[in-house]
Order: sequence, then C-alpha cells, then structure tokens
Amino acid sequence: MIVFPNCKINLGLHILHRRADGFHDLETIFYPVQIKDALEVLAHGELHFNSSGITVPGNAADNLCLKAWHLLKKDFPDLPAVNIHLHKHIPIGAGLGGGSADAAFMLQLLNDKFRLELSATQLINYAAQLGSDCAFFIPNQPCFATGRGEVLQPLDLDLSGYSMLLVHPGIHVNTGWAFGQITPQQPELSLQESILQPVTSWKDLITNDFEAPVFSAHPILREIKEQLYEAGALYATMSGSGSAMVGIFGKNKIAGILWDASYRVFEII
Ligand SMILES: C[C@@](CO)(OP(=O)(O)O)[C@H](O)COP(=O)(O)OP(=O)(O)OC[C@H]1O[C@@H](n2ccc(N)nc2=O)[C@H](O)[C@@H]1O
Ligand SMILES: Nc1ncnc2c1ncn2[C@@H]1O[C@H](COP(=O)(O)OP(=O)(O)O)[C@@H](O)[C@H]1O
Repeated sequence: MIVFPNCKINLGLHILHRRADGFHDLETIFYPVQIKDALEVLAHGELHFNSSGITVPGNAADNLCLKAWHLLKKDFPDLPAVNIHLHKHIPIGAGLGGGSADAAFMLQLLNDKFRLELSATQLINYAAQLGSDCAFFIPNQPCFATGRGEVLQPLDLDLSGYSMLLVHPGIHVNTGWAFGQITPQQPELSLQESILQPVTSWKDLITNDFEAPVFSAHPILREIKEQLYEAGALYATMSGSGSAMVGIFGKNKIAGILWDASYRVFEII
C-alpha cells in the first residue's frame, strides 16, 4: 500500500503561555499544502525501514514512521511486521510538518491495511502522542488549532482561487530552540476573526510570533519575505518555526524572481 503524505503551512501563530509539561499553548491556522512524500508499506517477515530522496537527519530507528508502528503495536500485539519505504521530498526542519505528516499517514495506512477499525478521534489521540502538529494530518483540512496544536476546529477556508509560492532557503530551524526564544503573550487581535477577513487585509492583521527571533538568527528570511511582497504577494509569512517562507498571490499573479540557485522554490497554483 502506498500513500502520499502532504505538508502544512501555518497562517498566523501565537504562543500564549508555557505549560507545566514544558510545552506551550498556542493558536494557529493549519492549511494543507500539496507538496508530498511517498510512503510505501509492505507486509513482511520482519520490521524494516529505509528511505530515499532528502536525507532525514538522525537515526533511522527514530524515524516517525517507525514510531507510529511501535505506538500501535503496543495496543495491537498482532499488528504484523512491515517493510517501510519513505521517499522524502518535503523540506525538513522547515515548519512544514513533514515528519508529522509521515507519522499520521503511517497510522492511517496501518489502520486501513490491517483493519484496526480506529475512528478519526482515536487516530487523532495516537497522532498527538507522536508530535504536537501530527494530529492535524488526520482530518488534513484547514483548521484553527489550539492547545499544543492538537485541539482542532475545522475552518471554512479555501485558497484555491489564489496562487502560492513556497521558498525554502535550506536553513534547518530546530522547533524546540525556536519555542525557547519566545516570551509568550496574549495576542492583540483574534486570529480566528482575522482569518475570516479578505486575504488582502491579512498583511496588517495576521502575525507569526516565531518570525522575530528566527529572522534575528537568519536575516535572509526577512529579505525573502520582502522579496515575496515585491513580487506582488498579497500576504507573506514564515510557516511555523521556519524556515519555509510562503507568499499568497492573486491567481497567476506571481512576478518572476531570480531566487538563489540553492533555494527550493515550489509554485502551488
Ligand atoms: C511550531 C509548529 C507549529 O505548527 O510546527 P513546526 O514549525 O515545527 O512545523 C508546531 O507547534 C511544532 O509541532 P511538532 O514539530 O510536532 O513539535 P513536537 O515534536 O511536539 O515538539 C518539539 C519541541 O517543540 C516544543 N513545543 C512544541 C509544541 C508546542 N505546542 N510547544 C512546545 O514547546 C517543545 O520544546 C518540544 O520538545
Ligand atoms: N519521517 C520524517 N521526516 C522528517 N523528519 C523526521 C522524520 N522522522 C523523524 N524526523 C525528525 O524530525 C525532525 C523535524 O522534522 P520536520 O517534520 O521536517 O520539521 P518541521 O516540523 O520543522 O517541519 C527532523 O530533523 C528529523 O530528525
């Protein structure tokens, strides 16, 4: 069985306060984006994982696909061993939640392939144990998210009438480090209300708390944001803790930019 985990962007992100468990309560809008990995699982004699495409940092044994299998195996002792192949295409450490997407798609795939009959709510509970933004990839539709990012409220938001440019300059931002740079505070404007306003007004309404510290550490990201506006973006933002930068444009209204050859640039129409 093969599935194609997609990534997400964050439209606005506020960090509200630090919790006793070390995590932070936040509010954000998750929006699915169709840049995808490929994840294939075959029933096999013993558990095996390999990957191709972009190199995933860390040990293969720590890959979130394997963690998803082990998590279900604890509750379903008869879950068969599987042979997993991941082709990695989604930029890593980019604020696109690619690892979380792989984990959530793995849970869903195992649920379907081995008829575990887990409900969406149960899958969300498993996903939340694997990563704070992992739960989003179960409904995988635009959501207003609170809590650690796992409390999801579907949102009627459709950007298919716009074009989107996603620019990844290859900088890997560590999520834990990024949270450590923030002094949590209550936002001045309600994100839930701002997102309902026209996209043309988002520039003045919708902010990402990670931009200030991450732009300080990597000033090139501020320049990319400015370039996106110069190219005609109606709204430009960093996704999550970065470093992917997103521009939302009128349909087919992206002015040509000569990006640095080392950047990965995705045009999503
Ligand atoms: C910041 C966000 C915004 O969507 O995404 P990315 O930019 O990483 O994609 C998410 O909150 C990231 O979620 P995820 O990448 O799953 O984070 P986790 O693995 O759960 O946590 C990584 C580390 O980030 C910190 N963390 C994460 C989530 C949260 N609500 N509070 C935190 O303080 C913790 O220090 C934790 O050890
Ligand atoms: N399948 C996977 N894909 C990407 N990263 C993974 C995966 N499994 C584990 N990881 C670990 O998760 C870290 C962050 O991954 P990623 O989801 O790309 O970050 P972000 O949440 O910033 O988009 C990586 O540095 C890597 O060590």
